[in-house]
Amino acid sequence: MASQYAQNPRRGSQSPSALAARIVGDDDSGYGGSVVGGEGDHPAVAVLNPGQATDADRRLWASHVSQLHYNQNRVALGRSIAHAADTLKKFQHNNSKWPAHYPSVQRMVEAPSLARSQSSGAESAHSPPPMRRSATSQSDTASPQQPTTTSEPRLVTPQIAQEFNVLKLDLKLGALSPSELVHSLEKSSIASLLDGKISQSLKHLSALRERIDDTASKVLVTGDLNAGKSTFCNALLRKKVLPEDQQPCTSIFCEVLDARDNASVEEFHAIPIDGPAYDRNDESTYDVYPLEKLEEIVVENDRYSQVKIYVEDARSVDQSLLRNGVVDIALIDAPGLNLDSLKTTAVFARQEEIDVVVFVLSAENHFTLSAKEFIWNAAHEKAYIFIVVNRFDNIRDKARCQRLILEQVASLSPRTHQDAKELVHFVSSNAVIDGEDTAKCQEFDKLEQSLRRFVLEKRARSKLAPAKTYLLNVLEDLETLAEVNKEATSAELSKVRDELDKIAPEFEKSVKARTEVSENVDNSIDETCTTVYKHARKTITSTISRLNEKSTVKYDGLFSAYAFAEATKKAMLEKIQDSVTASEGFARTQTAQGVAQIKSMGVLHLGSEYVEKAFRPEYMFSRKKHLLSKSIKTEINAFDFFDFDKQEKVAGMSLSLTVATVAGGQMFGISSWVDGLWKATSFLGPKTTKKLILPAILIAGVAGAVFLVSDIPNAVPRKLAKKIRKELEEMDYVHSNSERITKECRKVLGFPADELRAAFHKSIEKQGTTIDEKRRTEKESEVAFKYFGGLLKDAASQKKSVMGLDLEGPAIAL
Ligand SMILES: Nc1nc2c(ncn2[C@@H]2O[C@H](COP(=O)(O)OP(=O)(O)OP(=O)(O)O)[C@@H](O)[C@H]2O)c(=O)[nH]1
Repeated sequence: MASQYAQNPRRGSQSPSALAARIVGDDDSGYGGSVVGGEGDHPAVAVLNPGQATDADRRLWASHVSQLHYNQNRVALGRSIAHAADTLKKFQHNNSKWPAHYPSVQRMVEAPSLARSQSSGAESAHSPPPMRRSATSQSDTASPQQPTTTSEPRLVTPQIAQEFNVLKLDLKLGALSPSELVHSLEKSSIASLLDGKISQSLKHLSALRERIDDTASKVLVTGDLNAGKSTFCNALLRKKVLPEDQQPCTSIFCEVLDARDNASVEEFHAIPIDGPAYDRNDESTYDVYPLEKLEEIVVENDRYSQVKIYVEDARSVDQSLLRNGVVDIALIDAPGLNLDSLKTTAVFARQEEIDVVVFVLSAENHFTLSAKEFIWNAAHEKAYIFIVVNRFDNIRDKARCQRLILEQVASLSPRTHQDAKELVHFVSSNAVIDGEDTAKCQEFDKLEQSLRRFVLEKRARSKLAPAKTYLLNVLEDLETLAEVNKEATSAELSKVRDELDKIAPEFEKSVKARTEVSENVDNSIDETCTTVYKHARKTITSTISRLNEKSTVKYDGLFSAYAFAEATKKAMLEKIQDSVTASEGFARTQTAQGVAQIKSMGVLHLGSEYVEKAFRPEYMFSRKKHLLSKSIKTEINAFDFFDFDKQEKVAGMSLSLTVATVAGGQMFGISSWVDGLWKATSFLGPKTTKKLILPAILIAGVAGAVFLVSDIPNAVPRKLAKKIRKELEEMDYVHSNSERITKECRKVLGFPADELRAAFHKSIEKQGTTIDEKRRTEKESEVAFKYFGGLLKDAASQKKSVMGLDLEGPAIAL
């Protein structure tokens, strides 16, 4: 047997846990084989035959079954923690991309602080408000009840909002209520607050993981001053290690550990106040003393905050608490509770690594005020407390004392009272080491067995329950957030799809309208310009063709003939000028109509998006490029006063006459006289003609001259009109002016047309951008909806499997 135990490097002999591993197949996996069919002559085999099993065997067997169960739960919880952490990380990542909705509804009803408690259970209604830790009990993060506030039209019910445990945002800032604050904050700010909460939760999950993987269990022994805590610890160790005194003596926390954790050397390490964290492998973190010095250091000291005492426990593994073979246990003897130490001890008791709190009270004193306060506060975290009523030997009426103390336990910790047989013990610790009083020793043995069970078999409650509770809280929060966000994304998705259904056809319509309107505008401009051109051409041409009609210029005789010609020319040019101005006026009106038409198209299709710009028709044709007086070069000369329209007929007369006629005709314009003379020559014959010719010529000359002079008022307008017309024709005056007027119209109409096109472009671009954004939101919402749907299922299934973990373990009769 000894050779088998020698296999274990740490213990130096094979431990019962290793033995259990052989029975169950795997020490730590939680997936061991059956206990049935153990190996050969192994001591464990004896356990399989209840008839032959001793009490010690049964206890050992029970411990192993309990350990197996513990390991199964531990592994399952470890997996769940890893899974939850993974889910949280993904949620955090998702939250950074798609800020999660967070319910902003305030609690509407008063929530009982422990309403949803599962493993932590409801403590006494008489208890003062419990001290709270970072959500290791299901309801301990619920914020203090607040007055009823108005609910908001959000997607969650007030009940959901109050259900947040771990991921509850601390929004109690300033005068704003949390709901107002959620509204006043940007969605991204909420998301970043949530991000912080998730990071905290991830840290806590990792601490819980470490804690459940830690095989050590710490038992804190606390109680009233002088209740016999040190004596009780010594009794558990079966040797006097800690100083005992009638006066208060323990001034610092004394942690008793197995000497094998210190290379089997019995000594103690004193950790200086404000020194670095204790590390057994780093001597700079503590001072080493022999055990004999313990009393000196512990009783009165102002240098050390804590001591670690390494002692050998000579008892066998099934008897020793420190060396129990299953789990490393450390006993911590705390200073007696008084007003000064109460808080420190309460804080110490609430530390994560404390798995069990043993409360020692003196049977003579019952529960003092400090004891009650401690149990209300610190013990609330642990739910179960192991109560040792010490110095029971000093009590005469033991039954009465038991009854009274149990009554007090019932009101202080109902759960502990429910299991009082296991958890409340009346003993006399000072009688144990001597071992003289068998009855007292048996009583203490019973206590010790219960304590072993409590620590070893029920440590699932103390070690695993906080992890289970916290996990359930996280998963429940994730479930709530997933549900809220699934609904939110679904609503967002249908909203954005509705919007797209509305916007997309509108967009198509706008694109079509833009082409149509653009064509219409072009056509309208073309039509206006054609009308304007035609009108201008017609007006100016007709004016030019009627230039010599009805001259209003007065002819004042031969001596003012030149002035008459000048005035006539001026009047003619003015007439033409007026026709041009009239054409421009017409063009102005047409343009104004065209502009109005374009604007009405803008308003019709774009509504308020189309901004009308003022059109001022009076500014059209302001540059007088068309001033005729400057461009017409026509000068008045002598020929403008005489009209020789009939000169070809004068050419048929005698050469001289012809010459004279031509010269005179050219000079004086006497064609009608020459005409008459020609006819007379043919009638009279050549002789008579010869006699008559000279006087006739003279008469004709005089008559012609008279005629020419009298014809000046008619000849001047005719000749000038002809000359001006010719020059205007050469200048292509009609066309170029009509063109100029039309161009101006086109240019002016071009402005509103361009504006309309630009407005259309802007509007379509805006619609396009909106559609792109909506499509993006649609895609993101689809992804988010799918994600939150998955998260909801995942969180629910994780929650179900964590809830299914039975930490109590199988009931094993010992
Ligand atoms: N009669 C009797 N006396 C006890 C018992 N247990 C402890 N004592 C005595 O009570 C006194 C105080 O015991 P300690 O163990 O020092 O008490 P403590 O609670 O550790 O004291 P502090 O740590 O200083 O608060 C000592 O004189 C012990 O001998 C007991 O069961 N019966």
